[in-house]
Amino acid sequence: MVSQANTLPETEPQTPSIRTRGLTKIYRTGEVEVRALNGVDLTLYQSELVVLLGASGSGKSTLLNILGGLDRPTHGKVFFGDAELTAFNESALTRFRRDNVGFVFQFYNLIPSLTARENVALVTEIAPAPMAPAEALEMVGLGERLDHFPAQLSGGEQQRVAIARAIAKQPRILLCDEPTGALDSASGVIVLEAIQRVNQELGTTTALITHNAVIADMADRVIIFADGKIHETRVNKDKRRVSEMTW
Ligand SMILES: Nc1ncnc2c1ncn2[C@@H]1O[C@H](COP(=O)(O)OP(=O)(O)OP(=O)(O)O)[C@@H](O)[C@H]1O
Repeated sequence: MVSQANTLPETEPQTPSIRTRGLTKIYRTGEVEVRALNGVDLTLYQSELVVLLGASGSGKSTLLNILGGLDRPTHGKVFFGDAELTAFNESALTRFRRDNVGFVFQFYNLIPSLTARENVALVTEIAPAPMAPAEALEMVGLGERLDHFPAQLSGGEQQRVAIARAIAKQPRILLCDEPTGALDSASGVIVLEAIQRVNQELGTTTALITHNAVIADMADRVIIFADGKIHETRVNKDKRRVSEMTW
């Protein structure tokens, strides 16, 4: 029997991967209180690629950090499948992160004294079902650069090593916080192509924060944040290949 998921258009993925209910994060610094998230209800579906847009300070990074188990909300709940992440103790949350989440940040955080392959291997050595480091690097177009050190790679290539490192453990969720923020547009396109390829070939649920509205065209859904809330959600009927984009 053909599963329901296979009969649905790519733009309407249906099985929830991770979801939040009433997510609120309040930072208190002395007398000052900042409501970084203010009651966010969001579901990311399996295999979809979501782009998060919104003004600086609207809560995007705070949300991503909570989804990835790097931070905890002040109020509200996060569910990963049937498991309530917000009820996990520290060691369960660490295990969730280690086994299920890949992170890519604006800065690559590679270890300078290790080659591309060795940087990726640091993660695959502790993952339950990793792909080979060379395979992950091949997937981001760096099959010929396995033994290069970070200093011998361009910024875009270093970011692709960081993506290979994030996906080599075959995470269920890939969280990218401004992955092209430090790159020129040509390198940015190549990095985003790598993320799009991983999303399509591995079916990794992907959330990507950017300030560049052009990039939103690669998403299945675009979620726009304002003042710690979801201001607007848009389904992209005609999502574009990154290779067709320029900015
Ligand atoms: N550790 C912290 N302590 C205090 N306030 C914080 C902290 N982290 C974030 N904030 C505040 O929470 C709000 C949301 O920040 P967040 O980084 O999530 O926004 P953002 O949309 O990702 O912004 P940007 O696009 O500039 O990265 C901001 O007002 C920020 O100053």
